[in-house]
Amino acid sequence: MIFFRKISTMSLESAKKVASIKAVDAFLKSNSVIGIGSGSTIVYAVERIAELVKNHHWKIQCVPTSFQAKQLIHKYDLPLTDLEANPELDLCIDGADEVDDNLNLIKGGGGCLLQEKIVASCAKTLVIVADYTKNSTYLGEQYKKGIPIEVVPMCYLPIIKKIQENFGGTVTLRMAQSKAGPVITDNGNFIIDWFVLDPKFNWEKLNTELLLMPGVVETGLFINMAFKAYFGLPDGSVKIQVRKDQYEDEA
Ligand SMILES: O=C(CO)[C@H](O)[C@H](O)COP(=O)(O)O
Repeated sequence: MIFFRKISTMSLESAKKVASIKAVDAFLKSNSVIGIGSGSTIVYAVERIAELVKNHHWKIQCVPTSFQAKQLIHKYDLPLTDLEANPELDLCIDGADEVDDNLNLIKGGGGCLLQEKIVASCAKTLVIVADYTKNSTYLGEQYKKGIPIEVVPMCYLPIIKKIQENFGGTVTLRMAQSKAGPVITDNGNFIIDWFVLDPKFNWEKLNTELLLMPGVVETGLFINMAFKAYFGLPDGSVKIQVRKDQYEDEA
């Protein structure tokens, strides 16, 4: 039993790695400013970025999307920059919790959605790297942990009530694992997770309505933002998916 569990964990990690390598090789160019996403898959992407930069003496600058991303940039000795020095990015590479068949995303499983969305919105191209468990037809098909929403701490409860009353489902305050109390984001806010994943939702409209609620800082719904997604598959190959309204030569 333990043996089988180990095999499946290994293949998930190698799926993350092959997807990351393929995406970085396809999109990384010298003299570019890159947004670095957060999560476990992005670690492999940063490893590959560092390899290419070192081998080819490329010049790049990296904008982090979280404390974790900043640490990764430091660890791999990549040049760190920010949106003040570089308000426009060439590329942002990030992971996702779920990707639908038109490259709409759920993000924020790791709690970094606000800076991730800001940095992605400043990039010409957002590329997603993920393993095969993230590749869905519709949002909520496989990801069952709800839609992450970052909120201002003082109003988390009214927001939870309003979302439940207006849209249905249940919303929970995300609690920390190794600390008493809630998860505090890199921006000093709380995360609530909304458990209604109805495939019939108009996610774009819903996202706009959520963002209009006072106290909602950002949602983990990334609608029409990603250009391409790379999914590592269990057999070691990589599935590449492009947003339907995009053309290959726009990258
Ligand atoms: O949105 C995120 C963090 O806020 C991550 O990109 C997402 O959770 C995917 O993480 P992983 O690569 O570990 O599966």
